[in-house]
Amino acid sequence: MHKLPSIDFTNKKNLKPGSTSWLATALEATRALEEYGCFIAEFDKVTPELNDAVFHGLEDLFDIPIETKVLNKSTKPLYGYVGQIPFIPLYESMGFDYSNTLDGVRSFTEVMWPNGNEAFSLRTKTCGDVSALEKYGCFMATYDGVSQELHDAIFDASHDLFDLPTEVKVLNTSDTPSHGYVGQIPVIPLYEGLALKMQPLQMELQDSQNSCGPQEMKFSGMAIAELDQIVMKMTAKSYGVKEHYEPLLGTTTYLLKLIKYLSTQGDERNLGIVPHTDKTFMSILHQDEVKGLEIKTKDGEWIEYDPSPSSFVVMAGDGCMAWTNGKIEASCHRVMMQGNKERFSLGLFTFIRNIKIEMPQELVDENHPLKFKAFDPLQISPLSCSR
Ligand SMILES: O=C(O)CCC(=O)C(=O)O
Ligand SMILES: [Fe+2]
Repeated sequence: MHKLPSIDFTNKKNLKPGSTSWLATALEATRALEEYGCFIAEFDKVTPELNDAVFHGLEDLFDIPIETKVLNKSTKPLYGYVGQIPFIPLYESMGFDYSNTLDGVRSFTEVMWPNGNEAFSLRTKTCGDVSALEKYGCFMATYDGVSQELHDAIFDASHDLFDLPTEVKVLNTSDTPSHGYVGQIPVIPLYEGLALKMQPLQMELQDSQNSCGPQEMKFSGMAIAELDQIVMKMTAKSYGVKEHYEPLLGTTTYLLKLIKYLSTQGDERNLGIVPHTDKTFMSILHQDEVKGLEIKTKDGEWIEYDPSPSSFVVMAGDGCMAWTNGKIEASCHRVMMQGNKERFSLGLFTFIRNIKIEMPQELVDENHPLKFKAFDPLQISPLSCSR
């Protein structure tokens, strides 16, 4: 009988790069990925309040009329609205490419909530009136929409971001003035900036009363992206290929997918999503309390995942399998629905863009001959399981 390994990413000691606990956690995570293609991460950067706001927001989002949801089109597979598919009739998802730049501080667009974050605009109106603007051209707004935990998470992420080597930071280029990395300027030698572009969305949410606004979605996306980077740095270190991972990090983009499964009638188990591996580099799944996610072990057993608000399933995708020369196999998983409750989940999917992924030579030797050619990560086929 298998059980998915659970690894603690809440203990600050385990998160201090290079420390004994960090190295032990790195080894534990890598072994779990090798054995199961995935593991459960206990992670507390998405606070319970934020978690509740996000899942309430998801309910509102999927309640929008289908005519509006389909407006969120995309020419890229997996992006935009996906639903009404005959062989998985319970499944609906909306994917948002909310980042195209460096590291995990990514923006989920305000366009999704075209009326803006009401709480913010109301409070700023009461705190600062027109006369303050007339008098000073600015005012100080008191605003409690960003909790202390989120505030800390943002600035911790910001430290990590600016701690990256300059060679990596400058990869974040942009044709738009003031976007991308700005630094090393002789007249302002103390200054460094990294500007992240908001991706426009075609989605229009007309009459919805969202309890979750763009900030909540953005912050939970950022926190999950941070978890991805912690795990990837650990895996790269465990394999002694840290230098190979740094350039990949610079071209990692994140797709945030919001997913809903309809409930089934009666006790029958119905397929929510067919068994597959993800064509991502890594995937991190997070969900509400309704069970359904199942992971296939190497010997063919399906393990049920038992969710909790602080648990995240970290999964290797096809990209990670190729990059590790098959040492880590992509996780084969499916969703089975049972009972009368709908299920909501969030997936943060990472892709490496614009470069061909070369297999680190450190992972190839006589006993482990090269299994994959250098590949374009976007050309791996979706929705299939090799085992
Ligand atoms: O909803 C889930 O937990 C799984 C979703 C999934 O596997 C996918 O979107 O690729
Ligand atoms: Fe998947």
